[in-house]
Amino acid sequence: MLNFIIRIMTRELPTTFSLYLLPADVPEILTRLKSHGLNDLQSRMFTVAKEYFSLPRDEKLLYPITKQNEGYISLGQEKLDTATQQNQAGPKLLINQKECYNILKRTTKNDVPMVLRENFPLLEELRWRCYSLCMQLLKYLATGFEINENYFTDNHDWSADGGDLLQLLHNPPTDKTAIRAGMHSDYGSFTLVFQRENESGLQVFDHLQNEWYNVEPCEDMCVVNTGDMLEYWTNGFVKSTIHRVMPLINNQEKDRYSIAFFSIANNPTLLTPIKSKFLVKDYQMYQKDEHAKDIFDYENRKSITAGEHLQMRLNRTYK
Ligand SMILES: O=C(O)CCC(=O)C(=O)O
Ligand SMILES: [Fe+2]
Repeated sequence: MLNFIIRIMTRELPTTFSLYLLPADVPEILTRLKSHGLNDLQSRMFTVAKEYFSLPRDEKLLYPITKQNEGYISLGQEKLDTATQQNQAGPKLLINQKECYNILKRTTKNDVPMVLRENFPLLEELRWRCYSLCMQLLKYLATGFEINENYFTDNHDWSADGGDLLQLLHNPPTDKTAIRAGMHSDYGSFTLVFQRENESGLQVFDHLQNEWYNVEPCEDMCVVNTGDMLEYWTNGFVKSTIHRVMPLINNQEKDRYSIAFFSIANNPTLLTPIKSKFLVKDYQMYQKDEHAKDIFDYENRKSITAGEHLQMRLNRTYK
């Protein structure tokens, strides 16, 4: 499915960046963005993130995650893969061995701990540049589907209420039975993920082959995940990328850092399927996706709003 998006998106891409598929033999499942222009910003942000995560736990807990999804998430606090966690988690299985700091678009200098406050201009710039990149991608996507090119971006208005999120992540050293981030899909439209060299562990799931693929960090590139909102908007034609983070043999004893930006539609946006000639009228064709079934009321075809979807996913994550 993704290769369709890439095809239609690359048609319109300017020469300043290009989209790559990897691994080359499974072009359906993964998109990377090259020459995104954020190398310097993201590498400076990693330095700040390392400094932040090395603070004593008590200090980090002074800014705990809020209902609005802002602040510090401690190890194991998130429940990403609820099914596995309930069914397979033995007492020794450590899940979601990651800690995060969430920065919303509304987050101001006064809302964050000192280390982040001192570096707030950097944080603001990265947040804005990531958002702008996602908006560009959404325009290409709309163009590709031959709908109004502003259709998606109008529903991602930076000044309106919505959950856009910059997330700093840290996986501490662990043993090989632990899971660094359980299998999940992201909640929004596009997600950008920045990884550091030699800090692999991210894996994406290929529905067709029923297999996981390692997403090795690539210099000068970030990973682009499609999220649930694109799945709704395209009636399941675009699949929300299923992914996880595992400790790999060569790095389980090492720290791993990553940065993610989640673009998320404005709260009141109705996630009704777009009217594109590329999407069949017959809903049946795309309804069979297990993941979408879980998050969509197919019975009544009642459209959900972006805010409702986000709240539902967050409620499950922090239950
Ligand atoms: O750490 C990563 O590479 C990805 C993390 C992730 O999937 C998430 O936070 O949603
Ligand atoms: Fe994710």
